[in-house]
Parts: sequence; structure tokens; C-alpha cells
Amino acid sequence: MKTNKVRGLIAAPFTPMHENGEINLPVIDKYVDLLLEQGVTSVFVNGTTGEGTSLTLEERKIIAEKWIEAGKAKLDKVIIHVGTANLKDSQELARHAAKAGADMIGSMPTFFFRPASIELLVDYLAEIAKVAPDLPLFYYEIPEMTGVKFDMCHMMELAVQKIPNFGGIKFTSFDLPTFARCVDKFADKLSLCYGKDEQLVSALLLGAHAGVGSTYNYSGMIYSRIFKAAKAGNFKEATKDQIFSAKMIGVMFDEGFDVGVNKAVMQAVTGLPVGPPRLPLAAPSKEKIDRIMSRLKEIDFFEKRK
Ligand SMILES: CC(=O)N[C@@H]([C@@H](O)[C@H](O)[C@H](O)CO)[C@@H](O)CC(=O)C(=O)O
Repeated sequence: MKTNKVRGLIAAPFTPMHENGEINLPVIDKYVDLLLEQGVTSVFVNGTTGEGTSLTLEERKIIAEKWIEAGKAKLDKVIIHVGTANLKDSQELARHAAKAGADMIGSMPTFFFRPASIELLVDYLAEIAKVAPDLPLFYYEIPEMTGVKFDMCHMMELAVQKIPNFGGIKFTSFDLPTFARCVDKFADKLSLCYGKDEQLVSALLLGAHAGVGSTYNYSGMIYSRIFKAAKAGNFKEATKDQIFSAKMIGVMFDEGFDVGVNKAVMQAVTGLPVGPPRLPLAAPSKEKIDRIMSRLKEIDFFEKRK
């Protein structure tokens, strides 16, 4: 089985799209280099930020293949998110990820017919994991989007018993006490990746192995400094950049943060043509993005992201 050890910064990349809504694959070659220049070494493809649930299975496969091909000699880990609203599609994506050469897979739970218990959730994950037995499977915890809310420490206790290739968790929630219990119990055998950019430092203090984030795409250097300082035990230094990240994300939250706003910020800041999101998400107005850019300038974002 491939290793489940993932460390450092993992970007949740946007799926580049043309103005007409079709996916724009060639951008991904440049995207890999842009992430590396910012100290981001791995990717979690087709997740929330990648609009995975708005893409067809065929598109998800093509995007996965492209990230694997573009990232293979450069990135540390290419993790493919295979979560969908049904088991069969997720299994198909898991099989495909294994064949295409992914390093790991991740899955959110189903989000329309939600699992009614931790046991059913783990049974569901086990069915996905078994079709890609050589790849570690990570659970993608993101209750604010899926509406699936269980105690993650209990879920992991059961997952390690039932899923031989269970690799760890991508924990996108502000529930740090639960994250702390997960670290306490599983840090030596599983990888614990934390997904709320605005409080990465707190998760690192508790022992997170990796951070996964959407704002890493255009402010990777800020998180890179946080990660390095925290891993060196210099939390005072790490906290300065973390407070800045909270201010930066605060600017976008004031304007109604979503993948549409996030994509527009990515494009305006880095010049990478990630394009608009797919409906029902929408691109922000020019006025809105100009306002965000001028507020980011006011807080010195363009200096801080260097
Ligand atoms: C809901 C959401 O988009 N969460 C983001 C965060 O990076 C988030 O944008 C950031 O912490 C700002 O709240 C990531 O955790 C998402 C993610 O990892 C993914 O897109 O797969």
C-alpha cells in the first residue's frame, strides 16, 4: 500500500474553467509551479474548492489525470477527492484514481441521503476503500457543507478497525477539542490534516501533520511561514502570520465568501486564469472584486504574500 504520510501544505486547487463553463486543463501545468513557488507541496483535487460535486464523473477523471501527470515529478502528494452523492460513482472515481497513479484518495460522506450513524458512515467508506486497496483513504470532514455531524474521534476508532487502508482525516471544522482528541489517539499511525486556514496555527500547536486550504492557492507564503515557524516551536512568530490570514479572510467574508469570490481573488492576485465557477455558483461583480482588492491592499496583503 502507498504511504499515508502527508506533511506540510496541501492546496485545495480551483478547477480552471473557460468563460463558457468548460474546464481549462492546460492551466494546470502553470498552476503546479505557482503552488511550489509559494511553498505548497501537495494538492487535494476536486474537493470543495475544486467544485468536485459540480463536475461530471468524466470531467473529474480528466482533471485527476491532469493533476497527476503535471504534478508527478514535482508535487509531494496528489490526493484525489472521490466523494459524490452515491456509492457507485465514488467507487468508480476511486478505481480510476488508483489506475491513474494518485498517491491517496479522500471522500466526503454522501450529502443528500446522509448516513444516519457513524457505523453506516464507516461501512460506506469501507466500500469505497476496498476498490482501491493500495491507496490510503482519507475521510473529508466538512460538516458545514455536508450536514453530516459525528464525533470524528469515534469515527476514526471504528474506521481503523474496519478499513485496512484508512489513511487519516482532512478535518475542515472549527471543532479543535475534537481535533485534539484525534491527534492524541491517532497521530502516530494516521495523517491528520487540518482544513480551516484561519486557525491553522492552533491545529499545528495541537499536533496537526499538514494543513489543507483554499487560500493557500494565492497566499501560500503566509501559510508556509506559519508552518515552518510552528514546526520549529516558534508559535509567537507563527501567530503573527495567522492573525494576518484571519484579517485577509475576514475581508472576503465581509463580501460573502464562496468559491466564486475565491476564484476571482485567485485570478486577480496571481493572474492564473482559473475563470468563473460553475452554476449555481457565480462570479462576483467587478465592483465587488475591486472592493476586495483595494481592501486587501489597505491591509498590505500584496507585501505579506511575498
Ligand atoms: C469550506 C471551505 O471552502 N473550506 C476550505 C478552507 O480553505 C476555507 O476556504 C478557509 O478556511 C476560509 O474559511 C477548505 O478546507 C476546503 C478544502 O480543503 C477543499 O476545497 O477541499
